[in-house]
Amino acid sequence: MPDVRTQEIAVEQQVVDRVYDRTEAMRAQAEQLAREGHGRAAAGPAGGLVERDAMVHHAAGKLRALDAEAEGLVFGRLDFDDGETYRIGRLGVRDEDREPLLIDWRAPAAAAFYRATPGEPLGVVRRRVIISRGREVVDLDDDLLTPDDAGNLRVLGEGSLLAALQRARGPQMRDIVTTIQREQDEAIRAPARGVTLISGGPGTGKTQVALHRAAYLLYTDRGRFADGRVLVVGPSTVFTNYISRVLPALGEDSIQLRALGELVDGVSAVRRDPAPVAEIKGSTRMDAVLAELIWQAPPSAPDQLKLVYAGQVLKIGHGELSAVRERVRAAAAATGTLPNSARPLAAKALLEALWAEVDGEHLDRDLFVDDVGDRPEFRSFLVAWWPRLSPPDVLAWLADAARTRGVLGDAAGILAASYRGGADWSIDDVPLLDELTELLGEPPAAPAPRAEPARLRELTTGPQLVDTFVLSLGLHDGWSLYAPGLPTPMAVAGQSIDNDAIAAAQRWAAAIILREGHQVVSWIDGHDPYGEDGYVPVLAEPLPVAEPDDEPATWDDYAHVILDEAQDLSPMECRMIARRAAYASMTIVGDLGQATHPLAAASWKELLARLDRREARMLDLRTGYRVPQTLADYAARMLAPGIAPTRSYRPGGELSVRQVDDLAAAVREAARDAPHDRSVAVVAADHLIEALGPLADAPHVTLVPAGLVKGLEYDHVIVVEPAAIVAAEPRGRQRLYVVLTRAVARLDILHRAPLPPALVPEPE
Ligand SMILES: Nc1ncnc2c1ncn2[C@@H]1O[C@H](COP(=O)(O)OP(=O)(O)OP(=O)(O)O)[C@@H](O)[C@H]1O
Repeated sequence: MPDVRTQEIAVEQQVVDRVYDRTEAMRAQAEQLAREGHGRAAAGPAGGLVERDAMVHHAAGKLRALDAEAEGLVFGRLDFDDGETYRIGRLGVRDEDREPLLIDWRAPAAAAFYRATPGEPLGVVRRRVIISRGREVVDLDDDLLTPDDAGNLRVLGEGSLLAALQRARGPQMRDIVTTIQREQDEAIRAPARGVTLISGGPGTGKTQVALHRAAYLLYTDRGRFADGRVLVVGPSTVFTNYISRVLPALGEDSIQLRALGELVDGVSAVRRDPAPVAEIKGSTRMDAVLAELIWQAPPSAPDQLKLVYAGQVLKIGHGELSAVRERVRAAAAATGTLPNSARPLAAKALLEALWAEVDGEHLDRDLFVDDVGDRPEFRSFLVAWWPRLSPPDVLAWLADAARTRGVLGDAAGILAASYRGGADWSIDDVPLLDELTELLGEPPAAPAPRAEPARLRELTTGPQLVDTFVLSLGLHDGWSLYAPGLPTPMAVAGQSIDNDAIAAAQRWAAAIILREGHQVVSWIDGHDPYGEDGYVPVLAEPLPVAEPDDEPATWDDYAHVILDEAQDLSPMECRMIARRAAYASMTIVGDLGQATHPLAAASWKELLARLDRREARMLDLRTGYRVPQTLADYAARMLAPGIAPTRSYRPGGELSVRQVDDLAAAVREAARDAPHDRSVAVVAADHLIEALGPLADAPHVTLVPAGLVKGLEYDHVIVVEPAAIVAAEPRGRQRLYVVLTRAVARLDILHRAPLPPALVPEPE
């Protein structure tokens, strides 16, 4: 006789099998439709699938392709006091009768999975985490939400949370969709609009929350956020690679994930400048420097103009050319013209200067201007003297200390020394390149060919009925199939709807449908998939819309921008981001205790002001899930005064502190002895890394410069010479705090020089 657990596993296995069978069937159907040449547009019920289902099963296919050991599609179950039961999964799936089989974790109905507690059960009597390996259910973890248990339940799904936290860490972050905790869920599901600022100490799940929030926002308003209109910004490519698996595992691949060094198209910067240079480049005084540079003569500009007119040699030398350049600048300032659009002004000023050289009252000025202005030698001089500048051209001039001395003073030399030539840009250069794009402006574009009227084609194949888009009168379910979470005007007006409201709703719907590439030509009476009365749009033939992949969102299209490790953004980086977020809502995630940039904001208020935002919804995550308490306490000794340490969910952690004579030999030995089935990192000040590596005997161990370890984690961290990490930069103390908070289980400290006083072990 199987025990209760085995029986329950068998029950869940049946459901899981059904969900997989159904997704397979739907996927096959979607592929069949695609083979037959139906695009997304044709996937109405007449074609066998509603559009959302086609998309869902496309995502499901990807999810499973991701890797076989991914936790299954189905991971949770909620039993309610009225006998209702839901299964929760990574996607929503309906059965053949369109009854929900699996509820997407992001749907409102699934929120109770992450929120219900014995004190506030929200009608839930049992929450079950279903633990699977691929398709196979291997275990269950139940929380009974009865008042008797109120004192016992510290966290949600304790068994599965502990299992998740104790699992060996790999080279990439894994999602936490099965074990999101209540305070994290509140941050994930906070409203999209405005600014949401999520703070919390190391390991409180800020990055996880940011990524799950991105997936949540897409679910709630796909029309607004799909096709790359959510941007997630991380500090480095090492970091974005580390977290890059999470969103695909949640079924989302249309979110743009970029490192700070990759925000300007065509640039991919990976190195940081040393603190004194970063401090100069990050400050807003660079504005004035760049605004000055763009009007200076390019190094390649000829310094003499000579031509013959009416038998006279006309010559403008270096000094006069400089004066002409100043006049062009003044004329441009008066008309708000940017340098790359100012060549006509330059031509005019040069011709005036040349005319002043002409000797002879009998000559006509207008004829002179027409004649000389059209001459090839004048045109080629003009192009060389007033070239179209690109941001890298101008930034390369920063290396010339002489040019910048006037505006930068002594800092010019420091800056000049930081440029290595070529296009080896640092992450700190990227906001400068971005600023220059704006300051230089684009030359006036050739007039665009006239667009076809609204790009709407004539009906050539006759109108088609696509009842995926029903505006339903009674329920709004018909509509919500397409735009879940959006309150429709119809739903708001309810049964009392009048003709004006219907017209307004139809206009609204038509606008959204147009974004999907269809023109609504009329509305007819019909039914939604539940048989409720509704209005059904009659659509024109699909518009020739570009596929999203062909046309990624440009930066002013972002609807939501998520900033991770935001505490480190310099004023210039904030300006670069604010430019991209001008029309976007934002999620800002960070920890002031980990601020290492020399120009990091002293408070969230200051950061918001830098981003040109005033108000934010503030949320704080208080429990740490990475660093066990012993290690967290040790690291907290480096915390700046006034910042509260994080309470760790897990006790314990192994700590060893050892002084050695031969640091390199001790590191090699420690690395060789580190377990092979765990992730292990040796972290040292950036300038010591070369002397330590490569760790030939320990290929399983990663050598990470302290400057790049932010946001990452390893089971076992070996920290080398903490005093050198502190001494390496002005905010070295904070850097060491970041380094000390990377370990999930074990922290070894190896040092030769004395430890920073706060880290000296207390006598037993
Ligand atoms: N609810 C949870 N369930 C399981 N694991 C979790 C949960 N919350 C956080 N974690 C784990 O804790 C670790 C730290 O999470 P994360 O990197 O998101 O924290 P963070 O606040 O961004 O840290 P830091 O500020 O140090 O970069 C990760 O391994 C993450 O998967």
